[in-house]
Amino acid sequence: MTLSSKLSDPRLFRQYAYVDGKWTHGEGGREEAVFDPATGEALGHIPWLEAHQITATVDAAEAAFVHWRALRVDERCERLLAWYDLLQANREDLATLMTLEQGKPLPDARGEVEYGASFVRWFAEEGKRTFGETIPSHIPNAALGTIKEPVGIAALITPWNFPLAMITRKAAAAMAAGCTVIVKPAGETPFSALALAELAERAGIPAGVFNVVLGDPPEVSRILCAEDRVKALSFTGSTRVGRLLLEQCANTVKRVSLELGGNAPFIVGPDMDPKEAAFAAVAAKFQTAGQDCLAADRILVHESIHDAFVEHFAERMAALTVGNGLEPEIDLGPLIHRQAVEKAAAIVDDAISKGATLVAGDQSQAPGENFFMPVLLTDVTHDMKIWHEESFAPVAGITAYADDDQVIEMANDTEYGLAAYLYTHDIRRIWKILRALEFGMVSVNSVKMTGPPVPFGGVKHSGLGREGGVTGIDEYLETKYYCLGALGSVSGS
Ligand SMILES: NC(=O)c1ccc[n+]([C@@H]2O[C@H](COP(=O)([O-])OP(=O)(O)OC[C@H]3O[C@@H](n4cnc5c(N)ncnc54)[C@H](O)[C@@H]3O)[C@@H](O)[C@H]2O)c1
Ligand SMILES: N[C@@H](CC=O)C(=O)O
Repeated sequence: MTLSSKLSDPRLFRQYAYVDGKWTHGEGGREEAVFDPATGEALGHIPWLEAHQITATVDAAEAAFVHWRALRVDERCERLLAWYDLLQANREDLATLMTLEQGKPLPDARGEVEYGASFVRWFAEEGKRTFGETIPSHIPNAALGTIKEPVGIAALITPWNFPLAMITRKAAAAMAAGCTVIVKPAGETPFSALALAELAERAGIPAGVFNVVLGDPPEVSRILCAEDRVKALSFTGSTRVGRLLLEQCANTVKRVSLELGGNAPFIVGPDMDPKEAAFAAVAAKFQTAGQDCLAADRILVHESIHDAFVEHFAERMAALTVGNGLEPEIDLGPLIHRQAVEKAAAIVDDAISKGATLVAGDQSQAPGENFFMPVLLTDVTHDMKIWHEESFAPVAGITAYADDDQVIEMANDTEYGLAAYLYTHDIRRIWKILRALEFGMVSVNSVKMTGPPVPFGGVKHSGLGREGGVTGIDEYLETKYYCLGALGSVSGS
């Protein structure tokens, strides 16, 4: 059965790049297959564009910028709202596409479509509130103020783990600000991005405003970073690639936003009910099979409740189902590819060889070669890979701690600083630990922390800038200061 036959609207499945409002093949004839990670079957093919085609995309985005920025802001925002409506109306097909190419269970994919769409609505509204300021003048007979203007063309490079929402969180903000965008999705998950392009066109977003380019990742990124006409780069992905792109943007002094890796601590205070905290930790660890920048990677439990916590965690983890995300009642789909499985196995082996205890996790039960059964390790320590590396896999590591000062030190003992979880009801402990944590986001007694109103982002090597919230649009706006002199009548008024 072909992929398009699984969709109620087969035109959402596109195997071309989308440039200047046209479905575009690669002029060099290079193509790459895209695989279903659950079955290993090829879902389709995508073209790799040639270098001059990437440059032609910049030409198109440059031409479209002139008209898009000149539209009245409410006209731009109406089109974004039409895009939002289409995302909602096509939720089921978008979710099916996502599960097929990414592997996440269908209910999670539906959740991501909702989540991704919510950013489009949010920025359609925020676009109308890009206010400048009036500045009381210190210059005689002058009026001073600021105007917000779009930066220009924005290049958006995105990962495979959230193939739709990581695009809309950037693209909607940029487009609401008046920018045109060039999206380079991950090669593993291009079809969600191309479906977004199809729906953008139907929503009346003009040619050249939303473009999707496909190709060799280092080559495409190098061209976009070196292009002086591209004024902003927003990247979500690994810290390794983020560093590379930051360097590549130096020559053209671009605006750079980076949403990079995480290595979230999950801290459990001594006052917590161990069962409640363990169930929350399982939810925070295993979403998207652990392939989430917010995944609880280091679970730090007060020594007084450690053993009970481990017991409840293991019990809850044992109930998780692993399988093809298109089947009902599946909690964990496959990992994205075989290398991810190998990396997960290496992290587990490393931990065990250095003294961690394997409580549960039998890989002989894996239902296919890209699947990894959930693993629980205890006695995890600082010298193990699992402590320092983002595992991006369903591997949970638990460690006991003695007091608040020790757990703060342990939690901050990482180059990453994206998100942290804290479970305790002691308000003094909450305030002390919350303030001491070196992370961009701290969630207290809640697994869910994200959404459109939230300034999402990290500190340290987890990134630069914030997405979403009231400041997310600022990544795509310049502040122009003006001084209107020789007015005669305004001084002192
Ligand atoms: N902070 C956040 O908001 C957030 C959200 C989602 C994912 N992530 C992070 O993303 C990572 C997982 O995603 P991934 O494996 O797709 O990341 P990745 O860095 O390998 O790839 C991200 C994007 O960069 C491209 N790319 C890969 N190698 C490149 C190179 N050498 N030069 C230029 N571009 C290149 C890829 O094709 C993809 O489009 C994890 O580290 C995760 O934490 C962060
Ligand atoms: N879950 C994150 C994406 C990280 O991988 C989000 O909500 O943005």
